[in-house]
Amino acid sequence: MTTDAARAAEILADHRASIDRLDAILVYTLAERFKHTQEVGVLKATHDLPPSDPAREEIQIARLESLSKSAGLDPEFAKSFLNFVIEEVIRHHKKHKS
Ligand SMILES: C=C(O[C@@H]1C=C(C(=O)O)C=C[C@H]1O)C(=O)O
Repeated sequence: MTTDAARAAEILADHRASIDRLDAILVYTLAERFKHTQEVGVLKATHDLPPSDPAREEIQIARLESLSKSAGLDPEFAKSFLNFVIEEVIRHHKKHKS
């Protein structure tokens, strides 16, 4: 391997180590989020509240849009990611109800 190629391999390995650490943070963060939403699901089922709350979601989307802009993340991506997560949460809440 040339010195350049060896250096590139080193940089690639460093980036991948960071990516692996961040993926672990994402997984643990999501798991923590789902623990709270599961508790919310139990509360909603107990008190006969609807599984979804579109007004709350609207506030969250607006907040995430602003956070994404300051973080340098594509706000559209952040929005579809949050919607994807919320969809799963609501699916869980509906299960609590049945
Ligand atoms: C967790 C809740 O239930 C649903 C899921 C949400 C979420 O995952 O952030 C937000 C609103 C609700 O549609 C809630 O009402 O707070």
